[in-house]
Amino acid sequence: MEVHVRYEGDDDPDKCTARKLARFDLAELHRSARATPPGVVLNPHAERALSPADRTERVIALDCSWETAREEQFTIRGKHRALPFLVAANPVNYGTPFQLTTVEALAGACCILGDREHAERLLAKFRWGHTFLELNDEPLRRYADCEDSSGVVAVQEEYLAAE
Ligand SMILES: C[S@@+](CC[C@H](N)C(=O)[O-])C[C@H]1O[C@@H](n2cnc3c(N)ncnc32)[C@H](O)[C@@H]1O
Repeated sequence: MEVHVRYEGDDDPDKCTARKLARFDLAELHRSARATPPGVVLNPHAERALSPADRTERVIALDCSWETAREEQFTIRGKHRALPFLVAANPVNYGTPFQLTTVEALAGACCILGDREHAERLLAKFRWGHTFLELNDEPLRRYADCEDSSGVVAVQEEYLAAE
């Protein structure tokens, strides 16, 4: 699966997970929405949850600061999907659901879309990367076993109810 990032460049470059992925040739960065090829776009504002039914050759994230990650920023072409309940493992937002770094979002998407090895390759570049898979092991496996978005939402409800 190809990994692409629409790179806004308004976040701390030293902590930017997308830049690090690009340094290791694990993602391709694009400076404008027009230059970004279409695919499955990871968008926390999207109405539909990502599910195995969205299997794709190309997954895309928007790397920007959370302050600017408003709905209207997501102008990338493609199928927009929100990730279901998953918790962040990065030191800034550890334990926070839904608010993932770019690498966590891409890795979560790879797992749900059936490519866990790809997720492991992405996360291996981060000290806390493996913790993301440990913290979310059960939900990620359950989401990956769902047929479609409504199945994923039903599983997610269980985790939300336990919050
Ligand atoms: C807002 S940026 C923040 C990036 C951060 N500066 C970094 O270095 O990783 C995170 C991106 O990951 C994706 N993402 C994060 N959480 C998500 C979610 N719950 N659903 C869908 N996409 C998500 C989106 O593409 C989002 O724009």
